[in-house]
Amino acid sequence: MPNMDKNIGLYFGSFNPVHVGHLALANFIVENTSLDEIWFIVSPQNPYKNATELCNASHRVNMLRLSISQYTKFKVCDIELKLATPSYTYATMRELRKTHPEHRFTIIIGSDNLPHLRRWKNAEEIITHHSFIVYPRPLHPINPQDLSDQIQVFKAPVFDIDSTSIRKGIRNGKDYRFLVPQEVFQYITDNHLFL
Ligand SMILES: Nc1ncnc2c1ncn2[C@@H]1O[C@H](COP(=O)(O)OP(=O)(O)OP(=O)(O)O)[C@@H](O)[C@H]1O
Ligand SMILES: O=C(O)c1ccc[n+]([C@@H]2O[C@H](COP(=O)([O-])O)[C@@H](O)[C@H]2O)c1
Repeated sequence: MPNMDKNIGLYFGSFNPVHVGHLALANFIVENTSLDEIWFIVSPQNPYKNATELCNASHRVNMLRLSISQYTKFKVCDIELKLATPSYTYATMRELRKTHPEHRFTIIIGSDNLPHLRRWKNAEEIITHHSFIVYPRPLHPINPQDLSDQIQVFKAPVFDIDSTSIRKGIRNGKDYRFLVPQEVFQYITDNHLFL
């Protein structure tokens, strides 16, 4: 059967590890917009993040797969694991347009990323081909001058959780079980991650 064309939202991140903030936000967006699916794209190495605390990308993909297995509107995409690092979004989008010409891709970013968007490598190329959905992040008000027809705000709830605090909690022996899906908590424990 040929692939159906769909509206796909792309949610990029390190997901080191994925947490309920990422999942609840994406759930709200896919249920309340015209997107058919959201694909979580694991960046093995964000161009601007320190690599030292990153667990192996295959662990991060596994944790995402465990988190979303019951929900057909979410998919995990490991395309950046096969591309050059650091992971520049323009390169990923070129590859996705080539491998999935049938789909329309919209990029989902937090308001923390919005002021930097035009400094992403080859930003104009990305903005020419794709729309953006911007959702609010705490302490990052949206400047209307950063918006356009292609870059629109979607008012989603704010979940003030981040992977850095979860990793720190693990190192300090805290029990953080409700900040990640149960399967992820088990996976982190079984694989002794982030200690
Ligand atoms: N609680 C949250 N709600 C919504 N978006 C989030 C949340 N936490 C992170 N994000 C966004 O999700 C994307 C992927 O996040 P990433 O895995 O890099 O998350 P992080 O939790 O901020 O990680 P870290 O603390 O390791 O920097 C980023 O664009 C980030 O801004
Ligand atoms: O391509 C770029 O130049 C670029 C620069 C910074 C961030 N990004 C993308 O934005 C995603 C979220 O960034 P961050 O820093 O909030 O984790 C990251 O995973 C990359 O896919 C992309």
